[in-house]
Amino acid sequence: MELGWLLCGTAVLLLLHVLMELSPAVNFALRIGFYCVLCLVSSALAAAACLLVNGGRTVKNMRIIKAVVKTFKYFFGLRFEVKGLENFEVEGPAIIVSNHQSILDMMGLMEVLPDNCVQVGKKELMYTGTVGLIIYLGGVIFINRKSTSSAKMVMAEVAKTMAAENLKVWVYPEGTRNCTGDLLPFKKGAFHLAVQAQVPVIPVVYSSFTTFYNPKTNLFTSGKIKVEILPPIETKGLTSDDVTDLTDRCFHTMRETLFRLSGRPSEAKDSS
Ligand SMILES: CCCCCC/C=C\CCCCCCCCCC(=O)SCCNC(=O)CCNC(=O)[C@H](O)C(C)(C)COP(=O)(O)OP(=O)(O)OC[C@H]1O[C@@H](n2cnc3c(N)ncnc32)[C@H](O)[C@@H]1OP(=O)(O)O
Ligand SMILES: CCCCCCCC/C=C\CCCCCCCC(=O)OC[C@@H](O)COP(=O)(O)O
Repeated sequence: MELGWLLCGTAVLLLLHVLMELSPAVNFALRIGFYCVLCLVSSALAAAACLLVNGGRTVKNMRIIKAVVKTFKYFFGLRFEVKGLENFEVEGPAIIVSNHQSILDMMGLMEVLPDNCVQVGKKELMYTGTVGLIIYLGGVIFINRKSTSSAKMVMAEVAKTMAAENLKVWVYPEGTRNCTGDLLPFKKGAFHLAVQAQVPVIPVVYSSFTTFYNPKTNLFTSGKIKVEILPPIETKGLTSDDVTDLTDRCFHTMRETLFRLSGRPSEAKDSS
């Protein structure tokens, strides 16, 4: 009986292995599927820990989430090479902006996340089962991207509470995932927020995933991700008139860094 189960299990594993070798599509789907299951299961366990330790929705839960998510890279053979962590050591609150390539970014985010830092996320994430629950418990700020006025109102409220709660806020200024190896034009919400709260902007850049991850070609292998935390950009004394300029400066610095980290230095020059 037991031998039967063992043989069955081995046969299933062998079949999966053969399918993965034969078909990149199956390989890709299985790896992404595994990532999603890992997120859902770990979120359920982490949510229980968060509720027991901290009792409800608080940024303190980010420490628990970070500890769990930092182990995920070993399942996928991903390595992070991080530079500039000292740039997070600013006094008081700050806005952190970074490029957003994939749902896999949560691993890179947690690899470097400073204390007392929450992210801005689309409200649809609340409805992703246990993942939605853990994101809620971590204190993520939800915005409705379909309504500019309500998103702006939420951001204005955040500008007020950041100082009181000594919060850092992590925003993906591209506003959506983009895995092309380049940046999308930046939305201005993060920069309005920084100017309204008069806090520095700290850019964080992750090298392009395209050498090991590409959903269009079903590529998902192991790989190395370079991360660079750039020096803070001060906003003291800036007004809403300076937001476009601040956004542009940040965009160009991050684009140059992205190309350098991804081994495409020459293309930084044709940035417009
Ligand atoms: C334990 C295991 C767990 C495992 C899994 C979980 C792992 C980790 C869990 C924790 C981590 C969770 C992290 C979740 C991350 C989620 C990431 C996302 O969801 S990204 C998508 C959402 N984020 C964003 O969209 C942010 C960037 N967007 C913006 O900043 C936008 O500007 C906006 C959303 C505020 C508004 O967008 P939109 O409606 O498109 O309007 P715009 O064109 O950008 O702006 C119109 C004009 O308004 C001006 N503006 C914008 N903001 C403001 C403001 N705050 N104040 C004043 N004015 C503002 C803007 O300048 C435009 O005017 P213009 O004249 O054209 O300049
Ligand atoms: C009961 C409902 C069950 C739903 C199951 C959903 C399964 C989801 C499980 C795991 C996914 C892990 C995702 C981790 C969080 C990822 C955050 C993220 O990267 O969001 C994307 C968002 O920034 C931009 O969205 P778009 O690119 O504009 O789109």
